[in-house]
Amino acid sequence: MSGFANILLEEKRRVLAEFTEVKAEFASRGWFAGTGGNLSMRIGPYSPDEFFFAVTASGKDKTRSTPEDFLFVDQDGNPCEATALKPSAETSLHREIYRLTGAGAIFHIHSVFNNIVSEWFWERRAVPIQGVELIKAFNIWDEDALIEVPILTNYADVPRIVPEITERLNPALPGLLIRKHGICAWGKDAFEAKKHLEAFEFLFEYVYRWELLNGTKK
Ligand SMILES: CSCCC(=O)C(=O)COP(=O)(O)O
Ligand SMILES: [Zn+2]
Repeated sequence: MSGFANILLEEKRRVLAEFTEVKAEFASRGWFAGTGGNLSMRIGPYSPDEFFFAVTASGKDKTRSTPEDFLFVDQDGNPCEATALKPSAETSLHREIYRLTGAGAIFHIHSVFNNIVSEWFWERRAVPIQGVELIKAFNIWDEDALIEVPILTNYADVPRIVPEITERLNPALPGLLIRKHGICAWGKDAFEAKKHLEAFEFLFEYVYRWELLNGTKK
């Protein structure tokens, strides 16, 4: 029997219910413009070689709730059950982040603020943010802490982004930006991944407004 078949139906239902709730909440914030964005939640035991996760189906209107919003895939991105649904075109990004971090949930969204700051700081390949209280949401408590959110190349061929994740992911910072595309934020479970995503989006808006006020570039 495959590892996926061993996971209780009850657990699969629980994950899908939580997933549905998070997706609706993000939709209400306008985080899925034009079908952009994708979400995933891991289920069952984890090892870097074998794990399973629920992921949003590709190309769907994510502001709607239907019985065909998610499917379960394995560590290689292959569906665990017979389905006509296609996993997100960006599943390879989720797979690599799970492999490197063992996270419990990964949320990818496009926003105007995350797109603008990723371009504004592209030459530096990172968005610097210093001394803002909400950095504590990442469990970073240093006085006047400086974080650098990595910015990756937005290759049209999505799997080409994966080696940049491998190279640039900072285990102490649960997020990565893709240039003029969006952010992937993660956490040990959906609650933490949502907290991290909200904190990043707050900080990107702060940086955007601060840069605008100052008219400077670091
Ligand atoms: C319509 S935006 C281009 C694709 C994208 O960046 C995205 O986040 C959504 O892709 P998916 O295959 O997950 O629907
Ligand atoms: Zn995207």
